[in-house]
Amino acid sequence: MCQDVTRDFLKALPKCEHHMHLEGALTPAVLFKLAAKNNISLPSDDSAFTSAETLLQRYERFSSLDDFLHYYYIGMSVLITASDFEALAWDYFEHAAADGVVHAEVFFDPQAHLSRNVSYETILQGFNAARVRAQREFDISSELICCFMRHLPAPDCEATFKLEDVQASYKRGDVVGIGLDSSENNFPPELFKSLYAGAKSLGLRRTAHAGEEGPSKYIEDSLDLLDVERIDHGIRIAEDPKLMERVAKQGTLLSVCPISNVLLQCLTSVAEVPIRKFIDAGIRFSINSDDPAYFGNNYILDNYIAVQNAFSLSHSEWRTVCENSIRGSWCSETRKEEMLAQLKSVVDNA
Ligand SMILES: Nc1ncnc2[nH]cnc12
Ligand SMILES: [Zn+2]
Repeated sequence: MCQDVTRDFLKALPKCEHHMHLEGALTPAVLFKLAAKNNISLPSDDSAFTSAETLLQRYERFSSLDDFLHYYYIGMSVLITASDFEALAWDYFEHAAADGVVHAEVFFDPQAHLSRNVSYETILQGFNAARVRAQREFDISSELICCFMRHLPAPDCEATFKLEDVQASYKRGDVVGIGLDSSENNFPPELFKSLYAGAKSLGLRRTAHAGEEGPSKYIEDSLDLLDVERIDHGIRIAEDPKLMERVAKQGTLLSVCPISNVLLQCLTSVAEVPIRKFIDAGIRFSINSDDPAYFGNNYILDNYIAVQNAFSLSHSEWRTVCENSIRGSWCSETRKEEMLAQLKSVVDNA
């Protein structure tokens, strides 16, 4: 740890997590337990699935986003009942609480479950039970973001978006907005214009993965064609100084996931995440875990620590990071004021 910014200080910071896929909290141990309980057969032609230990070892050498997604989609096939989804989300919230998360806006991939005949209501029932408990026991507020998988045909994404149960979840306020995830290259934002226009017309919040593996043009097009309010990852914006200027001026928040970027071979080290460039350019960003159970069990605090080790931020820079994370959250202004007061007290006492 560098200078006088300590691990305890980083832990105490009131964190907002904006980029965490609940299905990415599925550890190999739980994956094997649920596969046995739910009678799900795992691939017999891949020795990675011999045991939880071999699977964990395989997770240490992902060669790309698509290599990871192959295992990720097999993994989530063991999730069947509402209690499976609840346990998954609860596991995340326990880690989040230990790491000082006060507000979490978490992704889920309904299409990956609906295609296996798991109902949308089953998914939401489980996730909501965990969210209510996290609010009660940990004082963590949370929002759900419904992600659409860009490797699937856009009309399928739109059909899912229009399902009665899905629309009802927006109306009830159970789901605050939409996102776009999965394989990035060759699935440009323009394919999803009509989906995002539909979301905007319902008053939903909008974000999209862009510039993770894909070009910075996908970031620009997500802003121009999808009218997103946040960009997930966005690291390749560093290749386009003009776009950096624009994003800084607009105040668009990037939800950056440093350890994920290294483990998926987007970058060779956390030091290559353009954190210093973002700070110098006045670009707002939050720091997030993405899929912690797949990425070395590294949750949000591990990502904060990795950034500190690589960039030696000052107390005041951490204050700005957390303030921008709070202001870029999709919660009420009252909740933001509470979190800002918590932040002030942590920084004043450091
Ligand atoms: N890092 C990531 N990029 C795209 N899709 C994802 N789904 C889960 N994690 C993802
Ligand atoms: Zn992601």
